[in-house]
This record gives sequence, C-alpha cells and structure tokens, in this order.
Amino acid sequence: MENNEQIFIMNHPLIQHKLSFLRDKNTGTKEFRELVSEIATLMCYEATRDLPLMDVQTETPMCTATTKVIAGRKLAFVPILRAGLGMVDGMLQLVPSAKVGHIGLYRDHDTLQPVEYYNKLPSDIEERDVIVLDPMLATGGSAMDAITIVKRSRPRSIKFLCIIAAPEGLKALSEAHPDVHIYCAAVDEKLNEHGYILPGLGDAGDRIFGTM
Ligand SMILES: O=P(O)(O)OC[C@H]1O[C@H](OP(=O)(O)OP(=O)(O)O)[C@H](O)[C@@H]1O
Ligand SMILES: O=c1cc[nH]c(=O)[nH]1
Ligand SMILES: [Mg+2]
Repeated sequence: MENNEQIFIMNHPLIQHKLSFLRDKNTGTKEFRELVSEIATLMCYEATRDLPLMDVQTETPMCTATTKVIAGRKLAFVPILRAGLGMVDGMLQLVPSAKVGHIGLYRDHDTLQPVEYYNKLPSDIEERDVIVLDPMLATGGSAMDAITIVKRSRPRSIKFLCIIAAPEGLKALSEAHPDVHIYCAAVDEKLNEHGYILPGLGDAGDRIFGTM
C-alpha cells in the first residue's frame, strides 16, 4: 500500500524502530504504554504538518522580526476507548491546549461489529479540527462508526490516526469517509479469522491496560 492523497504511511525510522518493540510479545505493559505514547507524539508531529501559519511581529533582543505562529486553528483529539486513550498523552505533549473528546466503542467478539457505549465531545467542536485516535484499524468498523458520530457535530475537519492498519480496514474506511485523511505507521498483511491484524501486535487495549 502506497501513500496517496488520502492515506499517509509514516515510515520515519524512529517510528518504525519503536513499532518493532511494540509488536514484540515480550514487551510488558509499562513499556508498551510508553511506546504507544511516544509513537503518538511522533505521529502528531507529522499529522499537524499542514496547520496554517500566520505572521506576527516579535521583539527579539536584537530587533523586531516577522515570525510565524499557528493561525488560530483549534484542535480536538478524540480517542476511541479504550485503546485510543493510550495515544492521548503523547498527542498532548505537542498540542497541550487541544480539547479531548471520548467515544466508547467495543467490538462484539462474535459479529466484530462496533458497539457504542460512551460519547462526549467538546461543545465547541464546530470550531475545531478533529484527530480521531485508535492504535488499531482492523475491519475498520470502529473507526467508521466513530467518524460518523464525530461528523454529526460538524467539526471543521477530521483526520484519523492509527498505528497499525490492516489493508481491509484502510479500504473500508477510505471508501466510507473519502474526506478523512488517514495516518498510520504500518499497513500489515491481513486480518485473521477473528478479525485480528497479522502480524499486528495482539489486542492493543489489553496490552495498554494489562487486562489480558
Ligand atoms: O477496525 P475494527 O475491526 O473495528 O477493530 C479495531 C478496534 O478494536 C479494538 O478495540 P476493542 O474492541 O478491542 O476495544 P478496547 O479498545 O476496549 O479493547 C481497537 O482498539 C479498535 O477500536
Ligand atoms: O489486531 C487487532 C484487531 C483489533 N483490535 C486490536 O486491538 N488488535
Ligand atoms: Mg481490545
């Protein structure tokens, strides 16, 4: 799978290096959590590359200079519970003023269909650019539903940021929401018969929260 106008694969060496440790079955909960957060920070750096800038006048100790600041665009991060929560702190490292909404979804084990159990978004979301967060894009059902829910509140724009994507999920999500830019660190081989990504990293929520 190649980068195109909608899908951005972040193959930065630091991200790829950390991803190897994330995949390792011997990586424990504490380290796994730290790695998810660090990868989120690196991905946030890339995913905010298109934020518009504006000129301001700044007094340096030497003279007045024309410098740049972000042009008043406000961000909101929306993790899909639970696993998306693991990415929030890493994102806030770079954008501490962002608001955070939450969408609770779990995948039914038998049908693989997402089931909604929580939804709280910032009240001023109409003024914000939203980045929906989830480490895993498998069938794409959870991301598609979460984005549909966010769209009802009419944010300025929506991006989706995941760490590992399956080709099946990327296809489904990009077709369902062609206006949403998708960022991921890896596109894996396929899904297994239980909807888990191969080679993947197992169940991201369980590994972040130590519930396996
Ligand atoms: O693309 P999909 O096929 O929908 O699968 C991906 C979803 O599955 C995982 O969540 P899970 O249902 O395990 O919930 P959890 O985060 O609470 O563990 C993952 O964090 C995604 O939200
Ligand atoms: O491989 C997968 C698929 C869905 N959810 C996960 O946490 N891992
Ligand atoms: Mg899970």
